[in-house]
Amino acid sequence: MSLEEVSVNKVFDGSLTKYKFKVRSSLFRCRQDPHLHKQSSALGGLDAKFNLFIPANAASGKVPILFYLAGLECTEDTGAQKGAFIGPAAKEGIALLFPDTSPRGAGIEGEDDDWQFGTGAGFYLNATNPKWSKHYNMYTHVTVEIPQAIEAAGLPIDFTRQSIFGHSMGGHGALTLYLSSLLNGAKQFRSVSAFSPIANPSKCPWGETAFKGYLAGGVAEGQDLYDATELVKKLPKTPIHVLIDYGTGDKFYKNGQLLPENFLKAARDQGYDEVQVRVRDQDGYDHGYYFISTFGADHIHFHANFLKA
Ligand SMILES: N[C@@H](CCC(=O)N[C@@H](CSC=O)C(=O)NCC(=O)O)C(=O)O
Repeated sequence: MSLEEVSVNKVFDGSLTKYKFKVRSSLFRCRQDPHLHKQSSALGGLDAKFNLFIPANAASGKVPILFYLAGLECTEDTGAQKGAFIGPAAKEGIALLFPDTSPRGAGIEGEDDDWQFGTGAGFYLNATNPKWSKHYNMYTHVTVEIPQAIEAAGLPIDFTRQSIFGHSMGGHGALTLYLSSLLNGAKQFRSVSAFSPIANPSKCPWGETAFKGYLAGGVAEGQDLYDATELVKKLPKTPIHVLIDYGTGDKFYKNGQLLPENFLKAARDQGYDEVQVRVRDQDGYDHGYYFISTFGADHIHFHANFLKA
């Protein structure tokens, strides 16, 4: 793969660069094994975009990186433009990575019919339903492909210091990528935080739709592999660092799409206290970016504790 610069903007003394992630066809031709073929391109050969903020202090040495995963209908621009994360990250000397939320232009029938599924709704999983599995592998795209591309490009990022946060579907992504990387021993991320996450997707309409569509094993497979509330129950008492904020005025919370209380109960039952798992109900806030930007700096500072330790 290779990176092409699409745009560069100076911001808070650092730079926000939009990259196009391009998959080279030679990678496909030299791989005969279908499994390896899939691994060499999680999005089935489609190009993808992401934004990367690099703070000014990267001029004097590699900096830690915080991934931000956005929600349904969003793109790589949403968090960068509306989250108010960049100023606090610049002050802390932390890079920010903003991936897209799904593959674009896979050409799968029905892909663009519903804002809650398909384009803009990749759910940060690896699809196993053959209809979607060639292209819809955002889990591997975010955890492996983008970091490899950034490293290969020689950008000043220290990948021994990574953390992750996200919103709604992206909050689900952040929690599940963090927890599954603890469970599989990779320990890719030092800390996780989420705004209004879909915290128990196998028990809510958004998650059920995604799991039934993308996964050959349906909701049961999703519950096993991609449900934060189920994953936290499997942790072998390993130390964790989790912060969650949600708004009590959030219509999706009220409609039962988020279920943060289920995650909190599972974490407490597993023995995690308020220091390791903090879930805050923020009075009167809704689901949108006015809420997120109000608490954005808090989340950056939370991650800085671990990224700069
Ligand atoms: N069109 C939808 C609303 C879509 C929406 O609210 N998307 C959220 C994420 S929801 C969970 O993942 C979002 O972040 N939107 C971007 C924004 O700028 O607010 C509807 O009809 O309700």
